[in-house]
Amino acid sequence: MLELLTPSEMGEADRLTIAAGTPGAVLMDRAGLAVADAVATRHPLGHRIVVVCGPGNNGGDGFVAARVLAGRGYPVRLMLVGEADRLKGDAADAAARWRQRLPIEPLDKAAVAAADVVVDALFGAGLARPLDGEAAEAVAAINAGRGEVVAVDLPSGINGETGAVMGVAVKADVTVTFFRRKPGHFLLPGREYAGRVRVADIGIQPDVLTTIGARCFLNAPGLWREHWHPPAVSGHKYVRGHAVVVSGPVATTGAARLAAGAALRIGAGLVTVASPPDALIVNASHLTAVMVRSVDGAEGLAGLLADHRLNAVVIGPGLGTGPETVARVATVLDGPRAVVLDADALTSHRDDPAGLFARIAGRSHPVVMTPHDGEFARLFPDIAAAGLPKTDRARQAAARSGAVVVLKGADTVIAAPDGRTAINDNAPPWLATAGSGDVLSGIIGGLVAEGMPGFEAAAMGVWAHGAAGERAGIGLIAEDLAPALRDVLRALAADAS
Ligand SMILES: NC(=O)C1=CN([C@@H]2O[C@H](COP(=O)(O)OP(=O)(O)OC[C@H]3O[C@@H](n4cnc5c(N)ncnc54)[C@H](O)[C@@H]3O)[C@@H](O)[C@H]2O)[C@@H](O)CC1
Ligand SMILES: [K+]
Repeated sequence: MLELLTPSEMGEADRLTIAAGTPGAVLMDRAGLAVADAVATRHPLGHRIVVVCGPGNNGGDGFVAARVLAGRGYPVRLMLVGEADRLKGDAADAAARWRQRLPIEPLDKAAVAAADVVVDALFGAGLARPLDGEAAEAVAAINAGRGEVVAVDLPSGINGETGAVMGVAVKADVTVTFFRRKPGHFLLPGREYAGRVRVADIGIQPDVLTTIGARCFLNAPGLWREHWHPPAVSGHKYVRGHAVVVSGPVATTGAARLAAGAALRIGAGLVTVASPPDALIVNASHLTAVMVRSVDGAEGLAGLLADHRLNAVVIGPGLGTGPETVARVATVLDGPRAVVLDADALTSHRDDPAGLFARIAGRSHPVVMTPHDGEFARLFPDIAAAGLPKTDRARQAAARSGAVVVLKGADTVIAAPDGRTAINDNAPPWLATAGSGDVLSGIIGGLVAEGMPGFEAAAMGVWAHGAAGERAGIGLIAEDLAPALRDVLRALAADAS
């Protein structure tokens, strides 16, 4: 159930299902029934319900929900934004059935304000342009009310593909969507408008997903857990890989140590910090289980990495920008190892992103890059400026660079060069703290050292980072994350066994 379908993919699911013999009216009846059930489980008989319908099939779902709820004895009023005689198809039929018993009313703001529940059935997948006029007024009335808001499919005004607010949008407490959730439920700001998202089965068969080629997912353990193996009794630290984190100069060594500690904690067998000679004493005096080696420049790094048991490298945090960093990245990418590129390793290629991508092309070991928006814009200025949904930005960058791209933020998107994309939703706000990104790159570095494929390692890393942040709680500093990973791993291991 982790697939996320864009409105056009959902339309395709709808068409395939209808072509296979289920009439659209049946799908609409099931959708409306699911909405009615969601209302009824939350509200006792007697609660006043207002259903606000729009001109399309989202409104059609609203007509069905209103009829079911009225049939169960709730006091229901239905208001239509638009003209009843312009309703079409299944929505027109649903409206006709409602009208046999109860009236279709125009928007009554006072009634919306006083309702115990407002069902928002204005717009869903068919939202085509920013809301204005009466539709925008209806949204404002719904948001001003004191009752609970249950949105049908999407909060009206939220773009189901991008999560963008199209003019104005309904703030829902609960959103009932159908068959599969949508990217707009998780991409910001959509996530903040959707409330709790419930998925209703309306009889669409999962095999349509293959035909559609669904490739966007919610980031959750089901997406990568089978690729993650907790330490086995017969295991040995050497089979869990050896990660190297490249340290910056004396004053900025902390970032590498944060990454190294996280790599070890997530389960890499061994972790070494490759330290400039003059920073050795600083690094050594702060590290215990993580090893330290004195490594001078790109050449020294090449010497260290000649030992191919060192199978993963994290490079970038605290490293400094410039030609020396470019040279070290080239060294790291030239050999049989997984690589995580972060921070200064990315920024140092702002003048020649194509040179970086050429080094990544054709590698058989994974490369993961973890840019925030600023770093992303330096490497992919045209993609950043094109006004694309976040999922498409990450996906295009992955295809161009050949790397798994982790486009960070409160709604981090992970994309693989083959087009698979995951949206993460478990990061608490306090995770945005100094050094948090260094920890993330270390976690991913540890997971690729353990042998996980790049996309799964990146997705699990982002999820585990968020889960650790949630467990550590408000007041978190980056140092708290690695300890909090223990609980996260324990829960995952228990779940996997
Ligand atoms: N795809 C599926 O499998 C199913 C879809 N169903 C429902 O159908 C919905 C999609 O229905 P539609 O495609 O009819 O789309 P909507 O009902 O979301 O909206 C389309 C209508 O709104 C108008 N419109 C779009 N943007 C507007 C704006 N900014 N201002 C004013 N009017 C605007 C359009 O001209 C059209 O009349 C889904 O969200 C869902 O609720 C369900 O009935 C069950 C099955
Ligand atoms: K809606």
